[in-house]
Amino acid sequence: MASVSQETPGISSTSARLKLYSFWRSSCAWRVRIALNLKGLPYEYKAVNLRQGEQFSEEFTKLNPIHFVPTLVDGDIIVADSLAILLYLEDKFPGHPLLPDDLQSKAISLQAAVLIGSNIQPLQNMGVLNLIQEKLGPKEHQAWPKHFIEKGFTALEKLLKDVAGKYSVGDKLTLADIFLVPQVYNARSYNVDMSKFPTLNRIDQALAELPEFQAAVPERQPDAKA
Ligand SMILES: N[C@@H](CCC(=O)N[C@@H](CS)C(=O)NCC(=O)O)C(=O)O
Repeated sequence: MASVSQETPGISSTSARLKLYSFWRSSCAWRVRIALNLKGLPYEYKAVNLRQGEQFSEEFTKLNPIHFVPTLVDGDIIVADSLAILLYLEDKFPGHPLLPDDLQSKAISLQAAVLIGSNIQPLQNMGVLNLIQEKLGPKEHQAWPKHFIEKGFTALEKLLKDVAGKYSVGDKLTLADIFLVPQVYNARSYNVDMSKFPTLNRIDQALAELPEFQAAVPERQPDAKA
């Protein structure tokens, strides 16, 4: 597993104590990269090449026995799963909050994040798609994720259309935005027609303007195209 220090604009990475186990193309690790950038936290990027099976190595299995990225190491504390990591970062580094104070907005932000994290992404995870390809063939490998992304986005569009402002929930960035951007990228890669989801499409475009989101995109990671 290769290791590289990630600069956050204006902050030196030489003092980084956070280590993020990531893969450039992982939408779940991408969520954490955005949050680290928004909170201005430098971190060491530990590349885990999922295509070469490095998630099954002995070293990584000790950190996360279910063999998924992302995993965050903060000194003696190991946190696996993107939502758990984001909530950990929120508690430990409350500056630049990722959840609104208002209870209703907070509930909607969490609902949107969980809709993507539990009801879309797991159904199009690499391990699931590899198994589908093996059992059902390459056609289903494309059709399956598209079906579940469209189903999830139909619900998400309804959830956000009346509460969105500049971003998913009002005008402040929340967990909903952090989960949305990587999932829209995946949707495009499966040829989902985003014009069917105008609110999601518009928010995604607004978020693409932000440097903290730009720095987190797969193509800009040290292990890109690995
Ligand atoms: N619920 C977990 C899911 C993690 C997950 O599915 N990670 C994917 C990449 S996005 C992975 O490591 N896949 C490797 C595999 O399927 O072997 C999270 O949000 O962190």
